[in-house]
Amino acid sequence: MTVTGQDRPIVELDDVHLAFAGVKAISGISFHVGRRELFAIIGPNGAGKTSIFNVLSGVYRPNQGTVRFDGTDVLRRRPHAIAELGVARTFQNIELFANLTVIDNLMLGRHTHISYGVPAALAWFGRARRAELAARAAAEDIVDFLELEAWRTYPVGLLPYGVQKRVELGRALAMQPKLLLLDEPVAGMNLEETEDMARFVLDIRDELDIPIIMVEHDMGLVMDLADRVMAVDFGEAIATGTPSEVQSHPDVISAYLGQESMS
Ligand SMILES: Nc1ncnc2c1ncn2[C@@H]1O[C@H](COP(=O)(O)OP(=O)(O)OP(=O)(O)O)[C@@H](O)[C@H]1O
Repeated sequence: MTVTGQDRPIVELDDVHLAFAGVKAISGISFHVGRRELFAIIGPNGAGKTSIFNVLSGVYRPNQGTVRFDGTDVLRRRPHAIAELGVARTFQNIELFANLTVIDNLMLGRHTHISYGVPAALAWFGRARRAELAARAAAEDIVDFLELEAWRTYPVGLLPYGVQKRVELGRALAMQPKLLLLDEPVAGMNLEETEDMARFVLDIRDELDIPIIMVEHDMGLVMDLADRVMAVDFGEAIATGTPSEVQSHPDVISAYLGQESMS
């Protein structure tokens, strides 16, 4: 059977291996993510979760294996090329321009879609201006979607932590991605901020139709949001399935013994 178009997973990793000077970060991981899926990756500290994200976004090049995004082999592509294909990412630590406003940070996220350089902008002012206006309109749509109206003209560095995380999410959305990678989206958040973020993550999947891969330590959030979960330990996938299947898997329980609670 030939798998094409909408049937094909958005992401396919097959037998990926990655080592750093003898330290095996990823040892033969394979998984796929569907086009309407919210897929979570869990595991103890140092299990290899961020390394998987770094492989998907082209920051690390695996020693072995295949990585396909939207049907395209992306193994040899550089991070900016993978971003241009439609993979957007948020980070464990906020990576925004603290002195710029919410709107300006969102417009920078849109940068991959503005197709003019400085000389072109000077030569074709009208065209550049139209691109700029379109970017601003897209940024305002994201402000509405993520309920950032109250903060839109504030420098991001002055905003509460949970709002900054939301702006970072908005900047990833500004790329109009085909896939969103969320690295610990609620780390360090209080309960209210976590609940807000959970709602936005679900809305992105359901209303914007963007599939999501999320690395997250908060098991409550993973249980509530994820369609499927892959648990990793020492660079290997030890269980993949529904959140309840994975949470009750004996290998997952023993991997977490001595680590944080699974409940
Ligand atoms: N750039 C690197 N150089 C050397 N070793 C690395 C590098 N990146 C990751 N590793 C190692 O690979 C292993 C997996 O690390 P990784 O950061 O992927 O784990 P993680 O599951 O994301 O951990 P955490 O939950 O603490 O963020 C660890 O042993 C780590 O020390």
